[in-house]
Amino acid sequence: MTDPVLQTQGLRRSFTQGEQTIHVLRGVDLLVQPGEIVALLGPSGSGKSTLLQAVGLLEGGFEGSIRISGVEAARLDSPGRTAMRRERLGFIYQFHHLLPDFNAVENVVLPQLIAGSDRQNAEARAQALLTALGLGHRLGHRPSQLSGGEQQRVAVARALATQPALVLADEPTGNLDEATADVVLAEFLRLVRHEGSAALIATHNERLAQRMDRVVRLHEGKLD
Ligand SMILES: Nc1ncnc2c1ncn2[C@@H]1O[C@H](COP(=O)(O)OP(=O)(O)OP(=O)(O)O)[C@@H](O)[C@H]1O
Repeated sequence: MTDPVLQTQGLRRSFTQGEQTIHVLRGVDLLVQPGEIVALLGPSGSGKSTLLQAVGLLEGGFEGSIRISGVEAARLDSPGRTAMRRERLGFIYQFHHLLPDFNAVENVVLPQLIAGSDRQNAEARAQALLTALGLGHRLGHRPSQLSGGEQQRVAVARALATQPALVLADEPTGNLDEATADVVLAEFLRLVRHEGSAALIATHNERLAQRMDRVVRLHEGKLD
């Protein structure tokens, strides 16, 4: 049987500031199967970003188990976590975090080079992904020369460039107007399905969440 791409068990995270301790995650159990697209819903401050940071192996300070493709994250040292992020995970944020001095293709090529692809293959894949997202006529544009929706499409292509098992997206269309958000999300979902990746997508938006395979809700530090 194939391992789930993501399994958390009893995941906990607290933040202490002065006298006050906030228990943000209070035992989160989450299972994401290969190819599954899961919406992570919850009100502002419920801990969606904290959960994504945990499973993205971006921060320490967590208790509980995080398994990515069957590998327990706590058993990995720092280079092991970096390799896991590079080889198995893709990231999309609310603000694209593209490299400003690189054009669209170069932004999508870079993670592939870091993962060991040769430049020619990386460029071909970058162009194919960007073209599939409707950006075939903007390949040489830098982020400042692209609209918000176009920048976010580049971020989608970059996240999928290394064929990750799991894409983690934090409000990926949160800074776009409603019509653009709908189009970019539809293209994102279509491409994720086509590539066969799984995705965990944090959003406030119930309507967008209903377009994913499954919805999980963070409530008082746990998933309902
Ligand atoms: N580094 C930190 N130090 C202290 N408190 C933190 C830290 N990071 C997050 N928190 C607190 O944890 C709670 C959850 O934050 P988080 O950003 O995960 O929520 P969210 O559901 O993603 O919210 P939003 O939808 O508004 O982005 C908040 O109350 C926040 O203040």
